[in-house]
Amino acid sequence: MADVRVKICGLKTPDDVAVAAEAGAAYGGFVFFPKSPRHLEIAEARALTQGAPVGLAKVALVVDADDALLDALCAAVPLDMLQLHGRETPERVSEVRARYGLPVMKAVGVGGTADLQALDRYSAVADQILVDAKPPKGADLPGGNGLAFDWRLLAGRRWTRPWMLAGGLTPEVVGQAVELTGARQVDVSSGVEAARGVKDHGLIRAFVEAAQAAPVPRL
Ligand SMILES: O=C(O)c1ccccc1NCC(=O)[C@H](O)[C@H](O)COP(=O)(O)O
Repeated sequence: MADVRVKICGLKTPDDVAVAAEAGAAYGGFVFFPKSPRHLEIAEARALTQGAPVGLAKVALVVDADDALLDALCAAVPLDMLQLHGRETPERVSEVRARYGLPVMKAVGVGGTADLQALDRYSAVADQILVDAKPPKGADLPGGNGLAFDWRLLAGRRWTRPWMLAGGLTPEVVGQAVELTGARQVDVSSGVEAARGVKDHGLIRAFVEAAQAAPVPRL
């Protein structure tokens, strides 16, 4: 059975990138959102991604970005995927895919059954969907809050596109999350940090190991 694929989000230093790749992560996430403690300037991201091993897919995370930001980002940074983590409409997702020629992953916040329809809507237009916890009201960040949602909400749900589970995952719980949801891809940020915005390399290794050891059920 294939390993669960892991995305480590919010990489900020060359060592973060090297450790994520060595540990076996499939994706590295780079955050472009000034309010985030994980925010990178484009020049910083360029340097980090240029030195990244080829096996690590480089994902730029943006929130309601306009074309000017995306133009600058895509021109300067060698990217493999764009992650849209704001209130982008399905039409905007399609527009971004067409304009930049990169796969687009759309993040959808789940807090209850009412949010599940959005997953179906976005899976029709995005290359992947990121099934994340809905941020609490008034939160500064639309993601990366270290909060989980009730994974049982995903029971029996299937989408035509690849999807990734996120929200409050840690080395301790990722195995259970995979077992319950059947996720073949998982994403983590806070759960592998020593402090907000500071990655812990031991936790990155432990997370990838735990995720890859998790038995993915045939659902
Ligand atoms: O991580 C951030 O700072 C961030 C800022 C703005 C929008 C999204 C953000 N993170 C999104 C991610 O992909 C996180 O990895 C995902 O939400 C899981 O985060 P966590 O619950 O902290 O593991």
